[in-house]
Amino acid sequence: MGGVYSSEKMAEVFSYESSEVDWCEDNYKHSEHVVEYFNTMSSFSFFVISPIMLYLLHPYAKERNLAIHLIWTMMIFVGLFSAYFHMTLSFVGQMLDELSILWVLAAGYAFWFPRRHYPSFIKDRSTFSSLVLVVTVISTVSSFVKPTANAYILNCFGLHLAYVVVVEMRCCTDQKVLRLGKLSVALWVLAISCWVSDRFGCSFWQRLNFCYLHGIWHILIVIAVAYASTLIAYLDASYEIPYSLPGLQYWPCDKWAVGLPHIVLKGTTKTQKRC
Ligand SMILES: CCCCCCCC/C=C\CCCCCCCC(=O)N[C@@H](CO)[C@H](O)/C=C/CCCCCCCCCCCCC
Ligand SMILES: [Ca+2]
Ligand SMILES: [Zn+2]
Repeated sequence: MGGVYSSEKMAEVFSYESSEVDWCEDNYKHSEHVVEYFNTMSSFSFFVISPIMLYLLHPYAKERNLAIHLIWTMMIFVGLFSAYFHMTLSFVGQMLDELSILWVLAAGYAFWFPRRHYPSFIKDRSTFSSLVLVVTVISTVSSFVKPTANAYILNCFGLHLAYVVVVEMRCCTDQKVLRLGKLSVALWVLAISCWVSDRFGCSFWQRLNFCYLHGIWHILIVIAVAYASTLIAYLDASYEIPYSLPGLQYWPCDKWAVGLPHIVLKGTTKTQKRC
């Protein structure tokens, strides 16, 4: 009896619309198998941006630590779980979406969080990374206590990252770096406005017959992460591997007004550091 009950419960968490969260986009408008069509499709932007960022970050990762590739590899999974969530609006989809974001953030903090912002009792990156791991495991378990709160807590990390970028930019004089900092924050502000507006202003957007703000958030946030993560990686390279003489460029063409930022290493390998 108990076995039947628990397997029914198990199946329930996978079922369509078992999540308590429902975004503004009309359900089943374009397909009977996809609950939120535009939100699902826009999640595919992660599949476009992530491989390009893996390619663009490769020279820096090769010099610094190949494990850095974990971040954009995990972003592919964030896109996959986000598409699954919006396709089904299932509880499992929601948890996979949110927990994958939590673990990418954890990897980002572990690899890149600037040493000078560490709490005073932490002396090195490996202690900091262990602390991040412990906090992430505890947060993963506690995320099941009140799942509707998870997204707000994750957005607090976005706010913290924006704060770190602003603090770092205060004493920066390089115009290219400053521009990247401003663009990262502007894109994040635009993205978060779409997320909040979709969450709390749905009746207004329904009257305008424009319920696509959450999908637009997907596209803007992946670009914001590409910009902000390159900036943070650039600052990391400047402090941790200064002999590589890091610089910033845009792909596909540095002269274009739009493009994806990446790091170029004008110096050469680690061996030169020893000379
Ligand atoms: C020193 C640390 C460096 C960290 C580098 C950045 C690592 C990338 C971190 C997060 C990836 C965010 C991916 C967003 C996925 C969106 C999926 C989604 O829409 N999920 C929603 C449900 O469908 C869910 O409600 C969203 C929850 C909120 C997620 C908040 C994520 C914080 C993003 C931080 C971005 C930083 C921007 C830079 C600021 C200048
Ligand atoms: Ca909906
Ligand atoms: Zn989403």
